[in-house]
Amino acid sequence: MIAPARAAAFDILINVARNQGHSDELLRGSAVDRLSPQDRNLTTNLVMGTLRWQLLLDQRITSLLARPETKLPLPVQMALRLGAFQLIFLDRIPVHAAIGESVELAKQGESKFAAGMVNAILRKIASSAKLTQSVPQIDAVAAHPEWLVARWAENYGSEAAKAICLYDQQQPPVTLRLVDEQSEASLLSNGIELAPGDFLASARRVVRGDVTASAAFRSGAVRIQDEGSQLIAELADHGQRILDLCAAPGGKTAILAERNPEAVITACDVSSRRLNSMRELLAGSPGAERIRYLHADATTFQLEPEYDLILCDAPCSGTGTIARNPEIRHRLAPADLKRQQAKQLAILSSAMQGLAPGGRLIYSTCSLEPEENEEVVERCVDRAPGMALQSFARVEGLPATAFSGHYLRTIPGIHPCDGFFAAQIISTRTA
Ligand SMILES: C[S@@+](CC[C@H](N)C(=O)[O-])C[C@H]1O[C@@H](n2cnc3c(N)ncnc32)[C@H](O)[C@@H]1O
Repeated sequence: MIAPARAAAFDILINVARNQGHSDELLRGSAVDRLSPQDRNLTTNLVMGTLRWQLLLDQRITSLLARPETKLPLPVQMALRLGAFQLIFLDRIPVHAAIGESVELAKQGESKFAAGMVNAILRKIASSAKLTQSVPQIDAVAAHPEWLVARWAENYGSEAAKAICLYDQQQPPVTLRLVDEQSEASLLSNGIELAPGDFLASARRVVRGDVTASAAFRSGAVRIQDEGSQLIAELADHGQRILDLCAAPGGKTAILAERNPEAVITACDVSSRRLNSMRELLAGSPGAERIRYLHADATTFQLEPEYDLILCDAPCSGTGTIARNPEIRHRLAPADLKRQQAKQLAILSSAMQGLAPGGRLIYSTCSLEPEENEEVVERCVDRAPGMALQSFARVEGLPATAFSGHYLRTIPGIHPCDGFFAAQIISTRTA
């Protein structure tokens, strides 16, 4: 017998390893939704924890293999990781459950021969010390690929690189966007405890309680959205004809619609699936009737210069969101950054064509990598006459360290949110 939470976690981890989905989306899928609240929590902890500590788990497992060079079948490898994670990091899991169920999981597929080996390795791990008490910084660093840590140290300094790694290894805060004033009272009456956001008036941190089960969340009166993501949409500020060029899943579009009650907003995305779920998600939110949806590829888009505000929240490596998407570190390779850059250059160049004289464009990513951020912006602005970079006004409550030169940059662990980058480009053309 395999407990529902372990079976669900195992399936999600296998799918993530096969590149068949992202952990956060799979954890919101119907298989997990059917579980009890306790099982949902355990599934989330197992999936996120195993992905966060995968590199160290693999080191420990490999050191115990009779032939460390042998490539194990994926179900066996995953059963070992899942078992080792529970034995090393979780306090309340009985050892016999962690080992016994991992052995059963390893028997799935064509890997029946491996049960004895999984049993033996997990028993050895169980007999050695746990790591739970305090995870030393060195382990948080070692839980990331060396090449990523090295580039963060080079770009931001070694203390910042350690702070990013530590942040990535913990469950990040659940932050809400309050859509109206009643929603806070409604959450409180549902027993949900909130604290103010770190720097935005409409942001709240969840201290206790399951927001996703509340009426306010189900009706769309509150959204879960990192404070850094909310910040980018607030920095975008005001416009009349607004283009949100890479809009799905729509968190920033929703804030633009709330804050610009007169504006018409065009929300564009290359993914019709993501655009459709965005339309459903935002259906009841303020200003939804002023959002037009456009399915288009922004790399080849021919735009007329008609928008006074453009948000270009480009697809990126996502290295600022590894705390929420722990598998990014396993999927990303150094060469991906140049590939992302090529796409970002094409998208930003198209976006700039859509800017009306005197208009403003915000380019943003959730990447910490200069190739995807300032390099893209500077190359595009340099080759576009009539475009200039402009610094942001300071945001009260946000440390001055988040602003450098023309740019805004939040760094996880240094600032209390995901890592975001933003630049503001203005059109100096006259009509
Ligand atoms: C970082 S996400 C946007 C997040 C969104 N702005 C929000 O706040 O919810 C990037 C989006 O860009 C879309 N995208 C990727 N390539 C694109 C392209 N060539 N044209 C338009 N959209 C694209 C992806 O489908 C994805 O939805």
